[in-house]
Amino acid sequence: MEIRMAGVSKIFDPDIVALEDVYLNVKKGEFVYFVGHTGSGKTTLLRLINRELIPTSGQIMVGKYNLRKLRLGQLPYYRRQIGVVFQDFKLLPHLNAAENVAFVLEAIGVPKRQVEERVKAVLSRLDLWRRRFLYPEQMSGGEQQRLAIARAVVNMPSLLIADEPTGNLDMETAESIMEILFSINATGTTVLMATHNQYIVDAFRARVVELDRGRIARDEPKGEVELYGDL
Ligand SMILES: Nc1ncnc2c1ncn2[C@@H]1O[C@H](COP(=O)(O)OP(=O)(O)OP(=O)(O)O)[C@@H](O)[C@H]1O
Repeated sequence: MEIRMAGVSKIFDPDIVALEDVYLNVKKGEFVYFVGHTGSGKTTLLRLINRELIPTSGQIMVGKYNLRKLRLGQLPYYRRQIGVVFQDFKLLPHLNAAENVAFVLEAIGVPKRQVEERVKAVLSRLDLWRRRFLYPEQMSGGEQQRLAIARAVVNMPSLLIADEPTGNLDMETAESIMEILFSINATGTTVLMATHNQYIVDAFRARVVELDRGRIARDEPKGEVELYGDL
């Protein structure tokens, strides 16, 4: 989905300026990294696009949706087009791997037979089919992250939002996660990813938007930008 942000600011009570006057256009099918110091506004920007937050001022268009005007009743339809992956996975601990993915489809009324087919397809693609009966706590960090991605993409979203998806993973596992994200992007899904990982940004080239105290400090199509923070 195409994203257009114009003059977007987000101020948290009482006066924490998380984003200030952000103008950003992302084309359908782009892969964009969001980088910058801790507290620079990366997560806030992603949460605004996911419509978890409403901007204090400015406009956000995602596809045909004007997020400021989106009615509560439209929110589930909007969210169905978005997959979200978090650093801490947010998997459901009492459900096994297959059930964690199936849950998403059942919640939107996909028929049982189709649920089974789609769960099998996505778990196979992410090399988790043999682990389908495991519960999250029985899985390694990399497996849990792959499961979180499986859950985010099973509904074939047009937009994938990933906040530090390689955060707690070793380098090899992080690379395999990046390969998965780029292969999803290659199918036409727009991917927005917040990261501190300089190595990943250098190794997997894409557009890099750098935030600095809530403002866009740099926007580099080829991704040549110095990062900060932990590796
Ligand atoms: N719900 C909230 N209430 C108050 N302040 C908030 C809230 N969410 C974020 N902030 C503040 O907004 C600023 C930007 O935070 P944000 O989480 O977007 O940064 P970030 O770039 O994602 O940081 P990190 O790299 O550490 O995840 C910070 O000063 C933060 O304290």
